[in-house]
Amino acid sequence: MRPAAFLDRDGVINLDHGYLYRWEDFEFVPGSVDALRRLQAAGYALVIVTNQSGIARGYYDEAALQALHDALRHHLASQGITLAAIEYCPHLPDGTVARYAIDCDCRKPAPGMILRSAQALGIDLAASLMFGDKTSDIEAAERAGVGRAVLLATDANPAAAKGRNPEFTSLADAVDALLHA
Ligand SMILES: O=P(O)(O)OC[C@@H](O)[C@H]1O[C@@H](OP(=O)(O)O)[C@@H](O)[C@@H](O)[C@@H]1O
Ligand SMILES: [Mg+2]
Ligand SMILES: [Zn+2]
Repeated sequence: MRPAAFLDRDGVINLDHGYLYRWEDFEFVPGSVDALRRLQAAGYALVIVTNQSGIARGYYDEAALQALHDALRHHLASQGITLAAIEYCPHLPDGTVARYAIDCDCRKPAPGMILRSAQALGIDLAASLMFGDKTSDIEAAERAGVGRAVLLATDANPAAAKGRNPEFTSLADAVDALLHA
């Protein structure tokens, strides 16, 4: 069993422009690539877990999302960084695309994406980390039994804290603190 760093995508790895689905619009949060590299070097499997309700809302389809994630994998691989998995939830209970308009077990704060990737990859959840910019990210991690969940207060989501105290303003700062603790 190995530990994972579970990573929310929008607002943590890339700037959250709102239902982003095109690689040309993808902007890394400053310092996020190096933070991924440091997590990998510390022995964490890198697992992205991302809500993608834009699919249930009809803004883009799964093929477009897969293409974006292929480009992301390729870019990170060129930097020596391997993503162990990218899990996404396309669902939204009141979505307009019928086959995705369901109450699923994977839309954060549900823990489904974390649990299924942990099962597939043999992850030690108690030794794992989660980094998210919304309280729903943190709740999903807690419900899955992730050992340490870190809320980031990003410019895009200052309200995301919603009663929780964000600990850091970026993945880079959080990784600095956790890996050097
Ligand atoms: O942060 P992750 O989970 O990687 O992805 C979030 C995105 O899917 C979108 O999630 C939406 O929330 P709703 O899904 O509409 O509640 C909004 O917050 C958008 O701004 C955001 O781009
Ligand atoms: Mg997010
Ligand atoms: Zn889902």
